[in-house]
Amino acid sequence: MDSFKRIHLIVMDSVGIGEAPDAAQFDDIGADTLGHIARERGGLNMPNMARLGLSNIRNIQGVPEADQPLAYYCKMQEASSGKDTMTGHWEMMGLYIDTPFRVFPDGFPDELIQRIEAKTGRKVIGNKAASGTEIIEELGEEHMRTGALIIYTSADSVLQIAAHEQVVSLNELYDICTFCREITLDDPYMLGRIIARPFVGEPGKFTRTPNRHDYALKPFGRTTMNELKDKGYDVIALGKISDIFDGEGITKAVRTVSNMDGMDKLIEALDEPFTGLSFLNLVDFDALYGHRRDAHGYGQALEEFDARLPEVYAKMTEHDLLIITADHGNDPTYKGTDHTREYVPMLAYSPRIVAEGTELPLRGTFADIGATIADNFGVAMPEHGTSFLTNLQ
Ligand SMILES: O=P(O)(O)O[C@H]1O[C@H](CO)[C@@H](O)[C@H]1O
Ligand SMILES: [Mn+2]
Ligand SMILES: [Mn+2]
Repeated sequence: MDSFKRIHLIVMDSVGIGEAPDAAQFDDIGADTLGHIARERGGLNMPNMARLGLSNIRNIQGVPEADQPLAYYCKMQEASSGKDTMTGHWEMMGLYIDTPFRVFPDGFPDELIQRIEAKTGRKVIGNKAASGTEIIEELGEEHMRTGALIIYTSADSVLQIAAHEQVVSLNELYDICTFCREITLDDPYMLGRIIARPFVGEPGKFTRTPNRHDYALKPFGRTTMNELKDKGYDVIALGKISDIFDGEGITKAVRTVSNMDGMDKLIEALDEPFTGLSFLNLVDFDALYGHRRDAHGYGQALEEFDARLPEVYAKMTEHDLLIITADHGNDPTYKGTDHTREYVPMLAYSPRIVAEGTELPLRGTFADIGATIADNFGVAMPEHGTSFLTNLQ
């Protein structure tokens, strides 16, 4: 079989498809992002994902099983010990996180907070695990009055700094985050990400702005993206992908402001005559609906995504392969406001697949995607993962 000229990888951020076998270790028994959203909405209207074979993976209420699925489909289990975005995406590109990034669910140590206060001349308030929208409601007024920085975390390895754009300028906030990044690269902190969380508005009516910026750790080793780039292939990062890999193994980065903008940017990329990988992350599912525990909004976002797929197909030829998957779960009906340890769906579609797609064996690691991409382009295989390229025939 000729190899594909272009592979388009879409990560529906947080769209899990039921508890993983090790969900108990993450206190996530019973989590089921897609299943519970469909139940809450009395069924999901996703005709295009249905045609690919979404409900052939596992029945999702309202999504009919396809008699002749267009895609090859299966579930994938995460091998790494973590359920955050970086862990999921790095694993997809062949890297495992064996020692999880450090988390500080009870707040950061005084030593770190004091260094931030000394450097910035601002007090720190918050310093606990919280939902980002709730903590600005709680502390935004005090922040506006005193200029203190709102620092918070979550079950993820993140240090997030919320500040009103008229109290702390974006430049100052970004400088503060850069400083925090520099002092937390190694033990004892080794934080996955520092995140700038600017907001605007008045007490009771605060809203976060798209000027969020993430400062990630560099991947701990080489990924399939590095191999592609070094062999002269294009690696087009759309949305948060460039942040997640800290720019490593990327030839072009395009930022997006929403899921729909992400789909627009993918469709624009499909008009470019590139050879290699386009890699899109759709973060609204996670940030606007999963963490907000908004099952209705999440369902609507899934349906809006589904409705855009025909525009993607229209630009694909037999030389294109589309892979749709996710990086972890974030069940909006589950306790708390954090990610959930789940299987993720994997659907692989190409106009080249003339007969129907079939079920692939359950993948024991997300790295099978990176291995398949490496195999297709004939670059060095990642440390982990097994290619399923020959199954796509
Ligand atoms: O509640 P908000 O601020 O959206 O934060 C969420 O977003 C972070 C990064 O994706 C997660 O760790 C979670 O804390
Ligand atoms: Mn994610
Ligand atoms: Mn998240």
